Amino acid sequence: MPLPLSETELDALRGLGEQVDLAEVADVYLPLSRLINLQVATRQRLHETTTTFLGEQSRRSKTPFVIGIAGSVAVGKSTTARILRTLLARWPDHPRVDLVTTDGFLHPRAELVRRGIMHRKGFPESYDRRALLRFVTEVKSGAPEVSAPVYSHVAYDIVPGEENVVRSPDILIVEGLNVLQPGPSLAVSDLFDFSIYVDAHTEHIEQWYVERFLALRHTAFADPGSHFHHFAGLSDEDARAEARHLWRTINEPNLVDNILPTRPRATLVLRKDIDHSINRVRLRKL
Ligand SMILES: Nc1ncnc2c1ncn2[C@@H]1O[C@H](COP(=O)(O)OP(=O)(O)O)[C@@H](O)[C@H]1O
Ligand SMILES: CC(C)(COP(=O)(O)O)[C@@H](O)C(=O)NCCC(=O)O
Repeated sequence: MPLPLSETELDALRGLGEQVDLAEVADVYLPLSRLINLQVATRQRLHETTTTFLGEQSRRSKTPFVIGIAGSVAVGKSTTARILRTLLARWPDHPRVDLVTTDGFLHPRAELVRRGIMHRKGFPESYDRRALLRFVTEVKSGAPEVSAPVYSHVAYDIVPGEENVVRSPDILIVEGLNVLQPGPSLAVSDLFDFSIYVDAHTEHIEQWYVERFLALRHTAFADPGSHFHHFAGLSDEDARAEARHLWRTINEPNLVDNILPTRPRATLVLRKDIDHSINRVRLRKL
């Protein structure tokens, strides 16, 4: 299969600290996008079978195929999501692919403060899970226009008035830490047609988190409006200590207690080595 992605395009999709190259895109992401592309067509036929069985008028609106992408903070979910989105949209049938990240469904900062859970950002209870479920349900039921709120890492809060509008895509990618969590009743994971868990050793992810934190001092934290601006001037040693503290008190417990237990639920697990390269792909066939 020819690779429909150039080096320059890949550069624009690669997140801070990620190392994915065109060889990995060709080896892993391109075949994965083909498998999903085939499953989208099959799933559509399955829906049509049910519509016919029920004697309903064949609706012109399609049912979007929903993909969930889960994994720890700093594991590289957003890079995976962006590459997949681009590749899926380039198959000859040109499906329209939309991407939403679940940080838009975090409770606004004031609400997290009110509930006393500012130190639990990214934990299941820090999200408005009903709003997320409602959003994906509406997209999946063919609504012409559904909007999601938008989160800003710089403001460390939901951006008032900003929205991510999804207009009846063929494929919707939902990316976020906890998207594979089951719920007491219906959960967003029940609406996934395919799901991916981006995996790596916890110690390696900690190292990536710390390195990214050091790098962010010169990019995002340098912005005077950034919630983390006070970290911009830290020495390497102090920044490392701060990042380790954030990792050990927030992101590692969330990974161990909430995110890792959802890994067996994924259709596909991409496991990364210490250099971020994907060293194993496990696909659930059942
Ligand atoms: N404090 C921050 N300021 C600005 N950007 C950030 C900050 N933390 C994370 N990011 C960016 O947000 C995106 C999502 O990060 P994260 O939730 O850790 O998931 P992942 O690394 O798995 O994609 C990444 O592109 C990352 O570089
Ligand atoms: C915004 C996040 C909760 C991730 O959100 P997601 O889109 O994965 O739901 C996370 O990147 C985050 O900011 N965690 C807080 C702790 C920290 O700053 O490391």
